[in-house]
Amino acid sequence: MKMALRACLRTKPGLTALLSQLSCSGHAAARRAPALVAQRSSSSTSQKIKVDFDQSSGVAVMHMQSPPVNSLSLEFLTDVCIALEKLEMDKSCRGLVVTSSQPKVFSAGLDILDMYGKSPEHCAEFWKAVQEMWLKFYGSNMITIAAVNGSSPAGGCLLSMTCDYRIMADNPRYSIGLNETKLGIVAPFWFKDTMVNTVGHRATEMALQLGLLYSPAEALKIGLVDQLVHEDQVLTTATETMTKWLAIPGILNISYTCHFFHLWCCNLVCTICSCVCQVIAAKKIHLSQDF
Ligand SMILES: CCCCCCC/C=C/C(=O)SCCNC(=O)CCNC(=O)[C@H](O)C(C)(C)COP(=O)(O)OP(=O)(O)OC[C@H]1O[C@@H](n2cnc3c(N)ncnc32)[C@H](O)[C@@H]1OP(=O)(O)O
Repeated sequence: MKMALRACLRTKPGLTALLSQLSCSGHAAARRAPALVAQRSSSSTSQKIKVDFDQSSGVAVMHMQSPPVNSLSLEFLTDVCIALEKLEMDKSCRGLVVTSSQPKVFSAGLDILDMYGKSPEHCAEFWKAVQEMWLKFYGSNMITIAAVNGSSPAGGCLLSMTCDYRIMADNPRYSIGLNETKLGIVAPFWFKDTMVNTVGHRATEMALQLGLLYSPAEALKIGLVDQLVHEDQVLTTATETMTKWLAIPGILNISYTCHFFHLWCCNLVCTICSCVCQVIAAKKIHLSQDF
């Protein structure tokens, strides 16, 4: 699916325009950008993101370092998007590993404090930044691997699902999943679609209806993560796995992209139809209540 979006962003200007309406590159560009120096190995740091780029392998590691739990605030999301934009522009960077510098937590998901009691303008900007992060990761030309070295609820799980491959620490105290329902929030349709593309319809239905958080073993069983390793080995396994992915010529990825792009279009049409049906149904209920 990620590859489908990647192809669509490359080849379909119309759709790119449509998607970019969801995005907000403007606000990201306006902020300070962590510098990536063109040398054999470089490291760049913003307040909340550290990027180590090894030019000889073409692999960058993005360390999320926003204490205490890497919650996705507007500021943090903006830093992530800027770092990603810079890596994307550097054609020598072919692979990206995302991981956490915080103990026990990959990301706690959207920053609840950034959603509560804020102005409508702030909420709009925040929400655009969430969408931009999703678009940038899902549409990335790089191979992306999530090194999930801690718990990853809600938006944290979404972030990991936008990557091509997920490796999680095999620690039963950690959990991952879209638990929005348990918080009284309906997961947006594109959260749902991302999960459907990862684990299929039935598993997603169960996960969302019940707001399930999975242990690493359960997550592996339903395909929410691809591999479990000992906590100490999450990052090294991720970089080793990256080598295998980068050995595949890019052109083959593009060919799979075409199949997945078709699926993605079908999904989008279904979603639009379902929205129209919901509006019609809501209007009917409203009218019937008038009588
Ligand atoms: C504008 C429209 C919005 C629509 C939204 C639709 C989709 C929503 C998606 C979301 O992502 S909503 C966020 C859902 N996130 C969660 O449910 C996670 C809640 N957190 C946890 O489960 C745990 O904190 C943890 C991540 C498993 C870590 O546990 P740990 O025991 O290590 O730490 P804690 O003591 O619980 O927390 C430390 C510290 O961090 C604060 N915090 C935790 N999560 C968040 C968060 N999501 N946003 C902001 N702050 C968070 C927590 O309150 C503690 O703060 P202090 O008490 O130390 O000040």
